[in-house]
Parts: sequence; C-alpha cells; structure tokens
Amino acid sequence: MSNVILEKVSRNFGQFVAVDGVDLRVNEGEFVTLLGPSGCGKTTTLRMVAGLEQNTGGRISIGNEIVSDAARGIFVPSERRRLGMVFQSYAIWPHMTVFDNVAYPLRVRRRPAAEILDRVTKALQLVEMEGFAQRPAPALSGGQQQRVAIARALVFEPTVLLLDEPLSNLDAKLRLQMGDEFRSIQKRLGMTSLYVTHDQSEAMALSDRVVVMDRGRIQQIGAPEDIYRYPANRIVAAFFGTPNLLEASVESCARVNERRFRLEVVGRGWRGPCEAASEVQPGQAVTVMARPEDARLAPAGSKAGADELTWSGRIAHTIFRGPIRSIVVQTDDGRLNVDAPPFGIHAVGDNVTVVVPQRAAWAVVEKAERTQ
Ligand SMILES: Nc1ncnc2c1ncn2[C@@H]1O[C@H](COP(=O)(O)OP(=O)(O)OP(=O)(O)O)[C@@H](O)[C@H]1O
Repeated sequence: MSNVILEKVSRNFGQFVAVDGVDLRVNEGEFVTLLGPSGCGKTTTLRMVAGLEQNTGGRISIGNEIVSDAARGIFVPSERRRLGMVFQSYAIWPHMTVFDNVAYPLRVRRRPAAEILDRVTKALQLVEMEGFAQRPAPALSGGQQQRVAIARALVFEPTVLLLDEPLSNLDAKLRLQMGDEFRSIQKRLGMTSLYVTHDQSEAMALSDRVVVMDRGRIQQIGAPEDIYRYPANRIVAAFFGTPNLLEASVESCARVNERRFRLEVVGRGWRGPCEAASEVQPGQAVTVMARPEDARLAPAGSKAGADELTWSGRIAHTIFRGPIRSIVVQTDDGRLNVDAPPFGIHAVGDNVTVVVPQRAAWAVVEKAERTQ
C-alpha cells in the first residue's frame, strides 16, 4: 500500500485551466474523496493520478516514486503505476462468467492458471462473491456487478485504488448499501483510495477526508464533520445541504480558544453572537451560516439568550418530508429554513421566533477564498 502526493498539479486544455495548482496528500490506507459540482476538475485530477491524462504542471508521486513531473518530462504510463480502477460504467463483460471477468486482466498478462485461480478466488472472497464464480455476468444485480468490478480492480493487489463515481448507476438504496460495503472492504484491506463523486452525502459517509473542489481549485480539505460544520468559505458552505446564509457586519471579535473566535455581528433586522475560524476586524462583512437542523422555532416575541441568535418572522410555508417538516419563515432578512418535527404545532401564517445557538452559527469572510 502507498500514499499519493500531488504537488501544484495543473491541467490546461488549450487556454482553459481545468485543474489549477492542486496540492493534496492521500496517506497510506486513507480514503479521500474529491467532491464538487460538475466540471470542477475532479475526474481530470483522478485521471492524472491514473496516468490516463498528463498534467501540464506540477508533480505526482505514488509511494515514493514520482510518476509524473511536468517540469522534468517524467511520465510513467498507467499500466506501470500498480493502480486499481473502478469507473462509473463498470464494464463487466456480459459474455463471460464472474470468474472470467475477474480473471481477464491476469489472462491478458498470461499469468499461470494456478496463480489465476488463486488470485481470482481471493478477490471474489474479499467482495463476498465467491459463490457466484460460475454465474454469467448478466445474471447479477447492479450491486453484484459492481462488486465484480471491484474484485477485478483488486485482483492485482494494487497499491492504490481510484474510483470515479462507481455507484452512480445504482438506485438510491443500493447506492447506500454498496457504499457501506465498499467502505468496509477498503478499511479491512487498508487500501489507499481516491474517490470521485458529486454526491455530498456519499462523500461524507465514506471518507476519512473530503476535498471540496470548485473551478479547478481546492476550496477546503478536511474530515467530513469539520467541512460540514466549519466550512472555510461560502462556496463550501453552500455546497452541503440547504443552509441559511445571512450577510452581516462584524461589531466585535474575541478569541474563544486556539481554533475559534466569537463574533458579535449585525444583519438586516437582527444581531447577535456567532463563531469563526479566524480573527475578523470590526466593520468587516461576513456570511453567517445557520443550518436548518440547528434552528428551532420559539413563540413570537421570545427574547434571545446571551448565546443565541434570533429572528422574528411568519411561517410562509411548510413541507412534510417524513422524518422532518421543512418550515420556511419569512423574516426582515429574507427566508429562513428550519427543520421541525414532522407532526408539530406550527402552521402557515403563525408568527414565530427562529432561534439558533451561537455554537451553530458559523461566520465565513464574505469573499470566497482559497484556503489550501
Ligand atoms: N479533453 C478535454 N478537452 C477540453 N476540456 C476538457 C477535457 N476534459 C475535461 N475538460 C474540461 O475540464 C473541466 C473539468 O472536467 P472534469 O471532467 O474533470 O470535471 P468533473 O468535476 O469530473 O465533472 P463531472 O462531475 O461532470 O464529471 C470541464 O470544464 C471539462 O469540460
């Protein structure tokens, strides 16, 4: 097993910069996900690690070997990088059995029959498909076919596994199940994995760390919980879920501990405390993020506690979503989304107070900045 290191990696297509100076280190055994909107450069980044695309700037190392260095003209071809790859179209050959599908890369390389039998059996055991070895590939469910594709990627015992939207052809339920299964295989084998998806919940559920990309650049790298709770900028905040994003101006700023600052901010028709990652000067513009699940409704006219933000408003509409009811409250500063219990007491037209605790209100500096 190995690590993967990208240093100032770029890829231009003519004048267009698809990937712009990406610095990333995937540690041995780590599961790292590249996440971002369509066209942000995730796949191009993965393909450069795979050796299917050549970087026009920077350097890529796998293990301790430099596999591509634009400045020095080094480029190790894909087949010599000892990578396993699983792609969106998992390309199971329909005219072959499960065994023959997994054996194919070994047969092409003319490995001895005994070795093929041994390796294929082990790979199928890893994905719990050994009982299906003689089954024709088309007689498998989508999830089973995906497991065969993973077994085929593992048959060479790759140092690193690269996956590009491998679950996107599956239905929602199977996606969840396969994601969990895949994560447990990855953990059991301690495989260094670089995964690409545009699905935020998949990224959060699977990854040790998530890399949020936008327009070819890394916006933030961190554990899923940190990225969700403490986004580095507005782009990252807006990418996860449907947060309330409120513009405000800073009145004061005090350090809470080595990682947090407490701000007093003022917005349009509201004021109060929130937290931030860095010191912000009085008068500076910030965006305050408050997630719907951190907001609650209190009776109209409720006073704010010392560590709370409040907004007065009227319920504009509600949407029943099963486990929660989404409530949209019209305030002087626009509409706020609140997640309420599904069978609560609130109705359209009620006057209410929206309450968000200080620790759940997170301020980012207004201008979207690059943090890594
Ligand atoms: N061969 C190419 N020639 C020109 N432009 C390209 C080429 N390959 C990719 N691009 C452009 O580079 C940008 C990044 O593409 P990439 O496939 O990496 O995005 P992505 O984040 O993986 O998107 P998606 O989720 O839609 O697959 C896009 O604007 C794309 O159009």
